[in-house]
Formats: sequence, structure tokens, C-alpha cells
Amino acid sequence: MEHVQEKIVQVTGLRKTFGRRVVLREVNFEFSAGKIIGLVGPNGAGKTTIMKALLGLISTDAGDVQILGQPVSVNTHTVVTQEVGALIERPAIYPFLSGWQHLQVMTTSTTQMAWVVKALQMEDYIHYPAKRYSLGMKQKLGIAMALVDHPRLVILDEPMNGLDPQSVKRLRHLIVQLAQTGTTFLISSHILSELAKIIDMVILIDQGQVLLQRTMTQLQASAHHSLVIRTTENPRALRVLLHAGYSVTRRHDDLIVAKSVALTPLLRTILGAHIQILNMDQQQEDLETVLLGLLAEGKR
Ligand SMILES: Nc1ncnc2c1ncn2[C@@H]1O[C@H](COP(=O)(O)OP(=O)(O)OP(=O)(O)O)[C@@H](O)[C@H]1O
Repeated sequence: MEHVQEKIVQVTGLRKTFGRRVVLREVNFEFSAGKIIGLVGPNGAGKTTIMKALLGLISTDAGDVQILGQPVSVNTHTVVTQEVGALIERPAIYPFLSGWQHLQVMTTSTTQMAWVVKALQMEDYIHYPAKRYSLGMKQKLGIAMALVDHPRLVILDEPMNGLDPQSVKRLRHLIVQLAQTGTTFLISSHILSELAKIIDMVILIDQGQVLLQRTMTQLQASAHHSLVIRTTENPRALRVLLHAGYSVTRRHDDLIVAKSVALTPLLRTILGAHIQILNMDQQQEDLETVLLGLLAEGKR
């Protein structure tokens, strides 16, 4: 029997205006279960608004949201309460309740609570009243509330906000681990280097529209390669290469030659000027560079 991948999220023709301001134009995307999806785009692109619409937290002007084949709107969110965990913007935290009591609102399972507290390393303060929590501790509690009870879909808006590097690393591992056991994640983040380490797919939003939806494999295939060259005389090598028509920049002790160029003439140019090459390497554009390039292309 053919294995059909279950659509976990399906968004069709989503439109949202605030007064006369069009915030979502015609948003369409869908993805299947067990993946980590990055929702990225410039400030004000509409990412948070999309996440709120997915959760039935805001009314929309047109379009349709389905999670696991069930409709979601401000009036219909059974599937959200049963299958989705989320942290949007800042976590809603009651100062006089402890972290543990916040988790008790989300689940009746102490096993689940203990699991998430351990997974996010919150043991030391989980029984303190939340008013004593730092920004990062509150953020972790918000994430814990989204993850407890293992929902099938987890929506996280800027989850790395306020977390120390160790916590970021721990959260990254946890997300990957949970995704391997079938949890689907939709994560927005401006820290593209962090996101790139875990996501399977990118949905790029710009001005209330989906500019593109690509798998990381597709993005990597379209990434440009550059050559990183170190010579005994970088300033002169730079001049020689620029003069020969190459597109070169300097970065620290390296010269970066953009895109793929034929090696032999390049080497001949450098060696012909009696400059020695100390090191040479191929480098692939990172996610940030690729996405910024695509955004600029989209604007044209
Ligand atoms: N309640 C509201 N009333 C009016 N405008 C709003 C409201 N909520 C959001 N907007 C506007 O909608 C646009 C999209 O906002 P949204 O928060 O979805 O963007 P974002 O992509 O999440 O941005 P960021 O990366 O800065 O978090 C922004 O221009 C914002 O000013």
C-alpha cells in the first residue's frame, strides 16, 4: 500500500486586515507530520499573525486553516486544544503561581510534567513563584507549557529569545529528538543560523505573502559556492584580482571570490603576479545569505 503522508497543517487563501491595513494577502502553505518547519521573514512580514490564525486566536477576513484535516477558526478550535502546543510572543505567566502550577494547568500527568522540567533543566526553580523568574526562565516555562503532554503540532514564536547558549543548545536537541518521534514543529526565528541547524523546510514570508517554501535540501542545492583564498600578500592579490575582473571581497585574513569561477585562470592570475597562495577552500553560502538573496530577488 502506498504510504500517504498526513497533512498536519493546510492554510489556503488566508487574508487578514487590521482596519485598512492588509497584513496577510493570500497566504497558502501546507506541510506534513514529523517535520521541523522554519517560518522566517523580515519584521512585520506577518509571521506572528499567521501563527495566531493557525491557533484560532484571531479572526481572518478570508481563507481557511486546517490542522490534521480539521478546521480552525476563532469559533472552532477543538483540534488546537487537543493536538497543538504553542508559545506565541511572550508566555502568559501568573506571578504568584509556581512554574509547576503553570504546568498543572496544561496537563494532569505528573510524569509529563517531570519529563519536561528535566528536559529543559528547570528543576532548580520550578517550585518558586514565577515572579522570581528571569526573562529566560519565563521563556523556558512558556516552552515547557507548549511541549508538555507531547502535542502532535508545536508552534513556537521566537523560542530562543532570552535563552542562554546552553539552553539554546538543549532546546535544539530536544526539538530534533521530538521531531524524530513524530512531533511537527513550526518555528519562527530571526536567528537563522540557529534555525538552519534543525529545520527541514523554510517558509519565507514577506509583506503578508509566502515568498517561497523550500526544503533545506533544495535551498542548499541553490546556494552559491564561494572560494576562500589566503595569500602571502592579500592587499595586492585583491587589487590584482579586481583588476582582472573578479568579484572579490576581503574578510579578516581571507579573500572571498564570489560564486563559482574557473580555477586555472584564477590561480594563473594570482601566481602570475608572484603572490603565493597559502590556503584555498570552498565555502557554501549559509541560510541567512541564501534567504537574504531570495528576499532581495523577490523585491525586484
Ligand atoms: N492588532 C494589530 N493591529 C494593527 N496592526 C497589527 C496588529 N497586529 C499586527 N499588526 C501589524 O501586522 C503586521 C504583521 O505583524 P506580525 O507581528 O505578524 O509580523 P512578524 O512577521 O511576526 O514580525 P516580527 O518579526 O517583527 O515579529 C505588522 O505590520 C504589524 O504592525
